[in-house]
Amino acid sequence: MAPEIRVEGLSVWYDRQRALKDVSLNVRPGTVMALIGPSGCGKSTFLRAINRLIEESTPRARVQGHVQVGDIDVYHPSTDVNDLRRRVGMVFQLPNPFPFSIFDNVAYGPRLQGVRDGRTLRRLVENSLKQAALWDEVRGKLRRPALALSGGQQQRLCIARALAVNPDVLLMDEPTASLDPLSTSKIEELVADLRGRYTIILVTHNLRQAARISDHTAFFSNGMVIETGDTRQIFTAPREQQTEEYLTGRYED
Ligand SMILES: Nc1ncnc2c1ncn2[C@@H]1O[C@H](COP(=O)(O)OP(=O)(O)OP(=O)(O)O)[C@@H](O)[C@H]1O
Repeated sequence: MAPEIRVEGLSVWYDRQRALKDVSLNVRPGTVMALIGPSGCGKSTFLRAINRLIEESTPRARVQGHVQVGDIDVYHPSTDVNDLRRRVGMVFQLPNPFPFSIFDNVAYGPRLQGVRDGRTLRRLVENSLKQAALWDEVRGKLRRPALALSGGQQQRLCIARALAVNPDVLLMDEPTASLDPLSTSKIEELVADLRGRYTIILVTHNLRQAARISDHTAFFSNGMVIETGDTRQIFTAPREQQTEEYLTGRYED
C-alpha cells in the first residue's frame, strides 16, 4: 500500500551551513509530488533525508525534525535503515547500473533479501522489467551486460531494480536530466503508470515535466518551502511572488 509521507520541521546542516530550514511537507498516498526550485535550494537534501541517505554520504551532517513514511518513524533510533530503504526506493540523475547482466541487476535486491529460488527470481525480474516498461526491449537478452544498454534503457533498468524489492515509495532525483527527449517521455509515461501504486517524489529542473506528471508541486528556495499545492494551481495561479518569478524565469538562480 502506498503510504503517506509526512515531514515536520525538517532542518539539515552540513557543517555550519543550513541546507534545510524547518521544512514541513506532506505527500498523499499514491500521488506524485514534484520538487522544483533553483540550484542549491535543498531539493536533493530533502529527498535524501527521507531514506536517510544523508548520513551515508555526509556523516557529519545533522538532521533535525520528524519524517514519517507510513508507519515508519524514519529517524527513530529503533528504525531499521535497511528495512526503510527497501520500502523507499531511489533513482538518481545518472543511471547507475551495476557492471553485471540485466538479469543480475534486477535480481540483486531480491537475492540480498535471501530469494534463491530460480523461478521466483525469474518471475520477479520479469515483473519488475514489465513495470519499468523495459521488458519488450530486453526479453531474450537478459544475460547481456546492463552497461551495453542505452542511457534511457539503463535508467528504466535502475527503476526496475528499485521496484524488484517491492518498495512503496519512489524517490527520483532528476531522473531524466541525462536523457534524450524520447527516453524522457518514456520515463514520464512510466511515472504516470506507477502513480497510485507508489507514493512518488520527483526532483526536477524541467518545469514542463513537473506540470505534466505531478499531482502536487512544492517550490523550494534557499532551504525553505515557499509554496506547495496542487500542480495546476501552482503553475497557473501561484500565490507567492517568488514562485511566480521562478516559473516565469525572472528568478536569479
Ligand atoms: N554533502 C554535502 N556537503 C556539504 N554541503 C552540501 C552537501 N550536499 C549539499 N550541500 C549544500 O547544501 C545546499 C543544498 O544542496 P542540494 O543538493 O540539496 O540542493 P538542490 O536544490 O538539490 O540543488 P540542485 O538543483 O543543483 O541539484 C547547497 O548549498 C549545497 O552546496
